Amino acid sequence: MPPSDFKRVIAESPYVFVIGVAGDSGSGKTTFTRAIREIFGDDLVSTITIDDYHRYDRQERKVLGITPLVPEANRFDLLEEHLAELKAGRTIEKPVYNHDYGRFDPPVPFSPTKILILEGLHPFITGTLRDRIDFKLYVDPDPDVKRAWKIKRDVERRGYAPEAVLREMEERKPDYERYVAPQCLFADAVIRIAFSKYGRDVSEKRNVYRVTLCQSRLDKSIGDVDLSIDLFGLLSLSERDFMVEFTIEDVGGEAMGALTFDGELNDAVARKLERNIEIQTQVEPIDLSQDSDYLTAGDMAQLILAWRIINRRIFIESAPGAGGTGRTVTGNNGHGCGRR
Ligand SMILES: Nc1ncnc2c1ncn2[C@@H]1O[C@H](COP(=O)(O)OP(=O)(O)O)[C@@H](O)[C@H]1O
Ligand SMILES: O=C(COP(=O)(O)O)[C@H](O)[C@H](O)COP(=O)(O)O
Repeated sequence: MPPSDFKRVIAESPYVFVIGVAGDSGSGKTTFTRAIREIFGDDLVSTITIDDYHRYDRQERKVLGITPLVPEANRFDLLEEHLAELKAGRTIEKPVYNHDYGRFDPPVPFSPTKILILEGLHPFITGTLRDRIDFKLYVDPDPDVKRAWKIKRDVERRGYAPEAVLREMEERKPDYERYVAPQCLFADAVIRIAFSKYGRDVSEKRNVYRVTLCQSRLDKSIGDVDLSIDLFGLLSLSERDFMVEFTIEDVGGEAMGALTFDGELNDAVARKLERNIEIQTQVEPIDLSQDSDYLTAGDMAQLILAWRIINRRIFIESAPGAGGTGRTVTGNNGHGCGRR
């Protein structure tokens, strides 16, 4: 397929490509998902949050003394059914969980787009869900980053008191470790996020984090990113600190290739990089640094992930029935996977 036809091919193909994004509450799933939507465009991408498939509302969970992380507190059977319908291109009546009130709103009709993102606490919990997801991503911020993000979001947007958020995080920890974290073993890619090595205030004031993209080395369906750039030339043009590092990371007992970015690239450098990826992917306009003069390490990781996703999508088009490869899990949840 000529790359220039890429967007048209996706739009005209009947294939509904499902991206699963897993991680704890407040780990950045929704934020990442929004960035992917911006890259591909709203006409191609829609999102389902698995929170909508809770079985119990907030009050019922309180009475039962369970957290939403326990599998029984969710309707995965309905989610599996709905995912099959959506992959077949059919409209579903999707339940709606309203975080403002902790209750369910009436279901709404939901029709699939050609790229469907399924994000939440448990997208990889059952074999059926895993089989229906074409690209699996696990978002795994350091505990201190997650704590800061979750407090900010739950206080500002969901009306909780900071102490209540912290208490709840402690209460949910055993269920997170038991039911959510092990799913990172199934991920095609894991994003790890830490405060910047240039200082926590750089993270908090300028949104600059140290972001590591771990990718299965065995995944033959994904080509290498040919950035075709003179990295040294780019970095020497940069006005702020920026670093790139390549290491091998242990993710749940498997060696994964890990690409780490930290810092910021200024506008001119970012434009060159974005243009280069646009030319290769024909996904336009790629403009992640639109609100600022700098492209952060996180933006850079998102661009590369988008490129990986495009590669997987192209692979499916050229080899039908080859979707949903994922990693073959052989071990238990060893160290380095879904950190506490
Ligand atoms: N990449 C990021 N950079 C900076 N802040 C982030 C990022 N991702 C998440 N956050 C912060 O964390 C909060 C929670 O993120 P969110 O995406 O809502 O998490 P989730 O969907 O996993 O519960 C956001 O409101 C935002 O303040
Ligand atoms: O764990 C989560 C998922 O949240 P996220 O969207 O952060 O991944 C929430 O606690 C439940 O959905 C219940 O919501 P509430 O606590 O509002 O009743």
